Amino acid sequence: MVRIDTKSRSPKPIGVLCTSQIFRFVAFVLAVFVAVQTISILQSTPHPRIGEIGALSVTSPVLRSPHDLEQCRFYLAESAIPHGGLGLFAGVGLLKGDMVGFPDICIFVSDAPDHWTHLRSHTFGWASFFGQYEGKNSRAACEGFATTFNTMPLTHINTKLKSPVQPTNAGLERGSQPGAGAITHHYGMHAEALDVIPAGFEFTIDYGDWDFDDNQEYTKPQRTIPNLKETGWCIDNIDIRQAMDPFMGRGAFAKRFLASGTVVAPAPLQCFEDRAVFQKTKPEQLYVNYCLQPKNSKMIFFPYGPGVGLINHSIDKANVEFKWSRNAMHHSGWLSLSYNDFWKVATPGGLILDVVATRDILPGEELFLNYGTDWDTAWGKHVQEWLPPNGANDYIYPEDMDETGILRTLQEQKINPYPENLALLCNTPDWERKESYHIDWAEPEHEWAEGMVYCHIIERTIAKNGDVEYTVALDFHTQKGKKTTRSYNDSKPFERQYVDRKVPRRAIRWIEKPYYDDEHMERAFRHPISFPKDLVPSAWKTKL
Ligand SMILES: C[S@@+](CC[C@H](N)C(=O)[O-])C[C@H]1O[C@@H](n2cnc3c(N)ncnc32)[C@H](O)[C@@H]1O
Repeated sequence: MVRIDTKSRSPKPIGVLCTSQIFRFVAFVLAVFVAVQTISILQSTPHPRIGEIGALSVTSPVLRSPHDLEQCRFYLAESAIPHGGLGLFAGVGLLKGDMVGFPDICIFVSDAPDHWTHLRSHTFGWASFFGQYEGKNSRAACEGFATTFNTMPLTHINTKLKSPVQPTNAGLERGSQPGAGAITHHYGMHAEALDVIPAGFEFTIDYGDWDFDDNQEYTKPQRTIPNLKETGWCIDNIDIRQAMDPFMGRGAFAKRFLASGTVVAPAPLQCFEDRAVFQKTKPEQLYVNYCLQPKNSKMIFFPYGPGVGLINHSIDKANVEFKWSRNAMHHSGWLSLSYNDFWKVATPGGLILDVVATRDILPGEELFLNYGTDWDTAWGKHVQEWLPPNGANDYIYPEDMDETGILRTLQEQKINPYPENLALLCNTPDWERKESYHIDWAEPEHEWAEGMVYCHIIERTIAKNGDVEYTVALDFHTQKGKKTTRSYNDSKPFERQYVDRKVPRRAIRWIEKPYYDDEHMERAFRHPISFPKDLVPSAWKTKL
């Protein structure tokens, strides 16, 4: 990912405004009470906490002491790697296997042309996070931690990205919910510590393709906690859960007491000159629902701060708002540039909005932004006119399939077919096989998302130990003598040259065929969030 070359400037403190002292004292006592209660529950529970949204289960970061609820566990600040732009830092020490940050969303932009450089630089390609299954040439735009990790030589890598286990519709079913297709199903991308990471150390992941100078000595990037507190943002204020209103999907909740004026989260922006690039598909790309658009402007901005894209809309209950950041990493000077000059310098993350509490917020309260009256009107109209799509009753979400159940062979499916929208993926241990041959399955060394191939059940057998095993044909095919995979295509027969035998059920999973997911439904709701009027420079007004 391209990083922004930022010059060091004198840091400015992040604004925290005080309101009623008494109320804050009461809220503080309440927060400590909740913290102590939570810790005592955690200490009496032998297993880690499980956060559940829809069908997905992801282990939440481990909390070890009451201080963990008071202390900020993660910071965003200027990277300690020269020219690294923004970087992510540990606010407390982490152990090997601990979760870094919290599970977050990815939004898949299918059929993304290569020349969308602003999108490509901060998104993940092909085999990442199961994105390849949403369409052709999909890019995963993930907010939060995934997008902001920097890289170092392998000896200094301390963190690894982990794919979501399964997509989830967060309760928005296409047959009953107007919001189906308006939110991403890809939630749960997260990261894990590969080693002990002391407080103050910068998190780094392996980009895989980064050139390092062999002759240069690299030191592990780090900052002091006082420096992070002074110059960075705490990015540990939000919890993601099912929204209180079942119409909304997921939502963002306050993890700790947030006094009025607190910067709840930063929102670095990716800038796009023209929304039209996302309007080439029908419906328009889901990505725009997570973007901000100024009125009377074609420009559109994706805020990729951790958890920011999960803050839902409410006019009455809004308790946070966007403000331009006062942090030195925000290039405030760009806001006075002419339109053309702005586009000469604009790089992802160079402009940063802060999500700021507009009143005191108690731990556990849901956060709401006012997306603007245009959004509110459009949503109201959508709900009023909404009808379920044809065939909604025959449709089955992959997450509703039994992932342990017996699978039917191709022969059996002729009589008893599976729902049309579903396909199977197999985790093959030998993705790299050079030519067609059959192998017995073995435990793969790679991550799930990296070894999955569309597959078809040829035979079902019972092993000596009584387990059900499958013989599967993998959807590799040979083109001009070279093995390749392809997007799912029912009309082309697959080749039976690449076969895995003795495949256990756990290596096979259900997935949606490309373009069948809710986000591709023609009448799915699309509307960007309004960029707050008072924050928009006049130069951004463009002819529509
Ligand atoms: C920026 S996302 C917010 C996070 C989203 N709830 C999710 O689960 O990913 C914006 C989308 O959330 C849903 N949403 C947000 N506020 C809503 C509201 N007040 N009523 C219904 N849906 C809402 C709409 O689908 C909207 O397009």
